[in-house]
Amino acid sequence: MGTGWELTKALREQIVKYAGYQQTSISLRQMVQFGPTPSPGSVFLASQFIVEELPIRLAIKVKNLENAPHGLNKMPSTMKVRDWYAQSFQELTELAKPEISSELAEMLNSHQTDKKQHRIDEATSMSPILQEDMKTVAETHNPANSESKNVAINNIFSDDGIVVRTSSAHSHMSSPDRSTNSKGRSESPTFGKTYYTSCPTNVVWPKEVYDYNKLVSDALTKIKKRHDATVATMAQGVQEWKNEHKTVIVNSQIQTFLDRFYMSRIGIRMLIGQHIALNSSQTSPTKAKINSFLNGQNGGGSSKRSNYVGVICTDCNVGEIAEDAIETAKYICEEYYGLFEAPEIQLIAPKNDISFMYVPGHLIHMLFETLKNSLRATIEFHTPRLKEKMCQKDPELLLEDIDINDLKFPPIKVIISEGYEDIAIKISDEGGGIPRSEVPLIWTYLYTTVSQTPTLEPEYSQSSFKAPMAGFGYGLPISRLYSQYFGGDLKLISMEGYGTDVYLHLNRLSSSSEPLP
Ligand SMILES: Nc1ncnc2c1ncn2[C@@H]1O[C@H](COP(=O)(O)OP(=O)(O)OP(=O)(O)O)[C@@H](O)[C@H]1O
Repeated sequence: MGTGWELTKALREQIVKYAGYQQTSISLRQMVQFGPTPSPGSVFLASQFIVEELPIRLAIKVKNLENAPHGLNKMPSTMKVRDWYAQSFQELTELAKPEISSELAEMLNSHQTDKKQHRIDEATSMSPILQEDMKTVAETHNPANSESKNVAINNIFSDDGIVVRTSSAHSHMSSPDRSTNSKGRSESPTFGKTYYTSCPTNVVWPKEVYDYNKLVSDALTKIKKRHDATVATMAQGVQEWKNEHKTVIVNSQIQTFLDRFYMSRIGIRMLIGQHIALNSSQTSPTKAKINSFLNGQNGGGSSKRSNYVGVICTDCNVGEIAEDAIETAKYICEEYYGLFEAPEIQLIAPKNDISFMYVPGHLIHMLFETLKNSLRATIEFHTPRLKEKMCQKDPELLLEDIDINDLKFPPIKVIISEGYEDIAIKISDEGGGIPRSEVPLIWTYLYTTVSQTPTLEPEYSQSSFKAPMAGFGYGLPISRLYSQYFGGDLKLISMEGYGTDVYLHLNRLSSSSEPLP
């Protein structure tokens, strides 16, 4: 790696040990309980949780990369990515533990006992939709209901029916054997621990709380940056494998491996991103003093509420996000094809704004990727046809003299619908569709109809993996994983010779836990 860092035997042994622990999945709803200005006490407890949970996930990734199928594990880029994970594992496990004074222990304990009332207060201050969602989740996931076993409520409700506990569904809710799960993993350091604990914001927490929160946040920021280039570098690894095996299509085992790899990466990034964002929005000592003053003055008056909790928007406006994605995709398209104006994209949505709890970054990514595909298909399918038509009308006209800006492309439609369970978005184009035999291939990594895959810079390190227009064949498979991460899905239906419809389903109940491999 050129940094002198080495995966030592001792570190490897520790990684093997952690890779044997169960992971703990966390739902969107749990992540959002911190509120827009989280209590440093809550962040402190979550920091401890993260410092124990992340090494398990990182260790599993190292192990999985070491066992990547069909020699993918031997590719230089795969090994590079594995080393990044091992290094991050090391940094987190070596992070200084907080020394908790008796004063802090007492503070945290006292809030643990107040927990129930706090949660009731929080639940009652939620929007009606959120309360309704919570009720539905409670009903759907009543442990008395055997159907609930595999559904995502693990960690959502305690036996008092209020949001509390963080522990693995697959383990203690549904399995009589608490020590190992179906994957043969044993109880983790986070087993049965709480990711979210309600602590007050209107008190001044001891300095050690802020110090530890900063320590963890700084460590996570460094780790997040290290892994910015993971998707691209892993893609490079697959490319190396394809070159070595002289094949253009990845086989199903590699495909499954990559799906799991990227899905767990989304989970890790989500936890890290959320925690860093929570840290930066936690109440500062000054804010806490002001709040406590205001609360004393006006009997607990409300502070300014934002609709963000970390990276999650509790009130994510689908129409606005779609507009942003449309604008960005059109801009990229105009640059790429030298167009004054990209083909029209019509947004068809109900009059009233549709808002729900989601991660705007994920939504914009999925829409941007699918819109880019539709724009490309529309232009490439219609350009020769439209030019020919013009030449037929005017025999004097030469094909090569026709400017692309003189062509009138059929519009792309983005239709948003709102149901009780789902918010669905259909992206419809008339870009000629995809032959039926090729449809399964579009979900495979590095499948693209772009003749020249863009080359990656050796030190490529962008926070998101976005090709200028197309060419890596990652757009659809990764977008589908993003949709599935919170219980949604992405489907594509093609009419060869006419066009393609992409259906993006987003689960609005937000109750599903992360799908952990
Ligand atoms: N709306 C569409 N119409 C026609 N073909 C499509 C459409 N969407 C996707 N495809 C086909 O599926 C292939 C894979 O799409 P995907 O988004 O995964 O990768 P890409 O666009 O080639 O590259 P990138 O990863 O850079 O986005 C495309 O190359 C294209 O051939």
